Amino acid sequence: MDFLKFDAAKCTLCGKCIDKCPFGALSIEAKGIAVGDACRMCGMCVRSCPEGAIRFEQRANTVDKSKWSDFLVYVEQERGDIHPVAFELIGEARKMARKVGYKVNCVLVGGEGTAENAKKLLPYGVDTVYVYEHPGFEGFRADCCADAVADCIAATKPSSVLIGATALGRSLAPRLSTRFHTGLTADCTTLDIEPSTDMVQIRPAFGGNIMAQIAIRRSRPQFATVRYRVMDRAERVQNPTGSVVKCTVTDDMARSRIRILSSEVIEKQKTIDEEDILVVAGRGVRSEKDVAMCRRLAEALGGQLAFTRPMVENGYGDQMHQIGLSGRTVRPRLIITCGVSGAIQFTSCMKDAECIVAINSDPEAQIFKTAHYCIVDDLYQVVPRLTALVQNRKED
Ligand SMILES: Cc1cc2nc3c(=O)[nH]c(=O)nc-3n(C[C@H](O)[C@H](O)[C@H](O)COP(=O)(O)OP(=O)(O)OC[C@H]3O[C@@H](n4cnc5c(N)ncnc54)[C@H](O)[C@@H]3O)c2cc1C
Repeated sequence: MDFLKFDAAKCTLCGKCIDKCPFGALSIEAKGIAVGDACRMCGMCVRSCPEGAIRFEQRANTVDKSKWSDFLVYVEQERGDIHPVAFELIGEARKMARKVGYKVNCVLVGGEGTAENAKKLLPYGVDTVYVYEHPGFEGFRADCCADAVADCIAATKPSSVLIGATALGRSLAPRLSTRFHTGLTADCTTLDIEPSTDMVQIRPAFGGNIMAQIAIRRSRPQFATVRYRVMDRAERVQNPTGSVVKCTVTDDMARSRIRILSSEVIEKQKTIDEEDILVVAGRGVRSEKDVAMCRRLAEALGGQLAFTRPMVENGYGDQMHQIGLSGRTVRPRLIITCGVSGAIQFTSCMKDAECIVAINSDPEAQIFKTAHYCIVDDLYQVVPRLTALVQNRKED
């Protein structure tokens, strides 16, 4: 770990940092304090040193970029299966890899069955899948999972690491980027790559007022997290040639400070970004009673009701159900917007839906530029009729 700096002139070799280190990563060597691989950058030593002789090096190191190549996708497992965001990350990595002649590799960390899951990735054009399988990796323990992925990164030196912006990915990615002293761009909505192999990472910033383009120019690897259902899923390839490599798991890697006492699966309702069918109530929907009318259509279709921002601000819905730059990005099979004008902050986060039906009484409404089917009419006429039609079809 060359990010921890010891000032030999100040250090009295009192050993307080060694006592405080929860990972047993520090030792006294001939040249002073030495830091071993077990260091997890927790900062306890920095805080415990009475002489102020230890500090983190704040400046990112400039690396020789030519020594870092290819993409590494972290493949999350959920309840024994591969999380679907992994296939989207692979798809995006393959698009970029083609532009700069890189390979796309994956890493999986988990308990029994992980190597079997790894094989499921090969038909999607992955080159090498690195597997860290050990009973100690059962369940998600951020500390030892980070150790295993860090081991893979140190061994393979990828130029970019892509991680799903799931609850688990959001815990893992910053741990890794801190270890490698490099940049992480969270929640990217678009990724691209320059010939220099710097990734162009685009994400909304300042409450959605700007789309920030972020590049990590000097350090490697470049870490990015990407939300589920934002990117296209990878296509299968005709003749897969990739392979699965089982990696050695050391005791240090599989040792966690987190003990899982019990676990239970909480059945959660689908979030709107996981939903296949959405009906959206915009400001053209005027009251609570009218919102219920739109909800009936959503329920008849077997989907969920979502809202534009003003509707959430007016208390008709919660933020979890808001579509847009300051809400969620959705990509359902069908979306029906009711009384939505089509502002860019809304459409940019739903425009990739497979089928967009817009109901608006204003023929000039912006939403019609995004919609596949445009209904220029009063939503109070259309929505109840549509609901009745769907219900009747179901009964037939
Ligand atoms: C930084 C920033 C972030 C933002 N983030 C978001 C975001 O995440 N999500 C979001 O939605 N917005 C967001 N906005 C706001 C956005 O710019 C729009 O103001 C908002 O999307 C408009 O919502 P709306 O379409 O429901 O309302 P309006 O723009 O008021 O549109 C109402 C529409 O209903 C139609 N209508 C009225 N009556 C009827 C009827 N009887 N039948 C049919 N049609 C009817 C009207 O013709 C009109 O087009 C953001 C803005 C900023 C500045």
